Amino acid sequence: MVACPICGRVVRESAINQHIDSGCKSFVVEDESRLPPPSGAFFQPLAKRSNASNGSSAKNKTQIAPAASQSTPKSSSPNTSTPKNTTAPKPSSPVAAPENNGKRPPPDVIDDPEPTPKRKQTAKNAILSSMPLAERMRPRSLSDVIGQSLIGPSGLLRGLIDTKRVPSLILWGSPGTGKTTIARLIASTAGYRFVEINSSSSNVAEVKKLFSEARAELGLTGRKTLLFCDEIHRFSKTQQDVFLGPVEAGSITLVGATTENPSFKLVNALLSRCRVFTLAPLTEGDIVSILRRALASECPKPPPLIDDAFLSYLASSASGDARTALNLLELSLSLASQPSTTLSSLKTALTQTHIYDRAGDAHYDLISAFHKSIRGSSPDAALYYLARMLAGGEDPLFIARRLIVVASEDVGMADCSLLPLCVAAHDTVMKIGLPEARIALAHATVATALAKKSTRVYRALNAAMAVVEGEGRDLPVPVHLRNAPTRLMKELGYGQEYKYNPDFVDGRVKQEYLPEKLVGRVFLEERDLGTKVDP
Ligand SMILES: Nc1ncnc2c1ncn2[C@@H]1O[C@H](COP(=O)(O)OP(=O)(O)OP(=O)(O)O)[C@@H](O)[C@H]1O
Repeated sequence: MVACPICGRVVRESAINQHIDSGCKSFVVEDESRLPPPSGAFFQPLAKRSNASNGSSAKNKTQIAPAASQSTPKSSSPNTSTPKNTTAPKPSSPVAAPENNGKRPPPDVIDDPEPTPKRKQTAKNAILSSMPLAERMRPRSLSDVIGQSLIGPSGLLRGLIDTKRVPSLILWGSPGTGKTTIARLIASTAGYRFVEINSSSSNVAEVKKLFSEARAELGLTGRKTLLFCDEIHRFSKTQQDVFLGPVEAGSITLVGATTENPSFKLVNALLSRCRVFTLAPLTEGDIVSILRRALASECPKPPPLIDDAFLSYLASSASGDARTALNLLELSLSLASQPSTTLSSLKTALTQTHIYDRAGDAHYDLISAFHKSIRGSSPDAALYYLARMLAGGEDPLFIARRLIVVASEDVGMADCSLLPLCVAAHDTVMKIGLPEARIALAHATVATALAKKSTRVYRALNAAMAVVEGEGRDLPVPVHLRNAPTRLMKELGYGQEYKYNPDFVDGRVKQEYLPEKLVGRVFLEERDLGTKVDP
């Protein structure tokens, strides 16, 4: 099924051309929910991109959005209620479709004689109500964007948009601060064709196809294409290189969005061709304004629990991410409408469902803070981050694996019993699972945090690895240490001079073990020397 790019109604893909030829009168499908679910494909065929402009697609699709009002939903985060299925308006008098030889049409192929404005509006409303609140509230104009001065009346980027001289650029900012929204608004305000891709696939051939479509569009209609690359930092270096030519030639205007520092994640050649704009983190005040606006538009008479104090609570739980805040508000509205809901049960429910993005930065930030707290011997901080991860639905095995790493990397020789303890915690998670296994995780966390630390082993290994990657690569193993499984090898002297330690008093005997070129080299420091950095 696809949505017609002209009337917005749902049509079988095989019948879309006939539907358009019939002036949008035929082959309309009854049930909007039969549209294909959003896919993670890097690029969608042109026909599917048309769907996107009718609001039936999701974040990962390539899409053409001629105007902000027709923009498409981003995928909702896990804590969002799933979009409801909607039903397209039923035609008043179904008649047989011509291609059906006059027989009664199958239930999904219905001739719709009149796509009246009222019916179009109903279909549009149905599509809108199926979107997550965050999508419905996506700003329709630059002035609706909150907290981003660079597109404010005297903002640097605003001037470029108003004069339609938008350079290729990178928008750097935290999740849910408005990068995608701004990219779409740039396109609609400056009159660009909007095409969105993301980095979940590496299909360079398809990117190149988009470039030639953009060139053709520019040649035929004079309209520029704004190519929006979400999460551009996830593109490989080779993929990033593909953009250089078209950006330089001006055949596309690239707008890349990234949550990571572009200096580290983008190739210099691309950086030197794009301007980097940093989005401000949204303050709690900004988020409260966004929530207030959403509440006024969605629910002018909210349940009493959803008051100003509650909006501030949501804003403080959203970590500067407007999408998360709106998702939480949407969930709260539906929970608060049940008479049995109290403020405390509402907050508990939100905590349980407020799952952070396990593939995203929160996942890595929290585990990193957890590891560093243990390394810094702060059991309280380590327990706090452990609790955050558990409450957020983190995979407990992921936490257990990190504890095993900590036991060797940071505690090391200072307490060799902690490696088996952490392995046991991992085992416990495997055998018992949550919630009980969380205690084993806490046990290992506190034990590693309180333990003495030694990075002797870790440093020694790093030193050895450094040698192996340089001068020590492929050095011949001393002949006396070589294995001699065959007669020929024995004849060659392999292993002959080897002194078997148990044959000597206390196993002590003078013998070289390192390859000749490395004789005397020390990797394992005498003791833990600490770093040379001043605290
Ligand atoms: N500055 C803002 N002003 C108003 N609403 C905003 C703002 N930023 C985000 N939103 C709301 O949050 C939703 C998600 O925003 P958007 O997709 O633009 O964020 P993003 O920065 O691209 O996020 P991500 O990095 O996760 O892709 C929007 O649909 C909108 O409802």
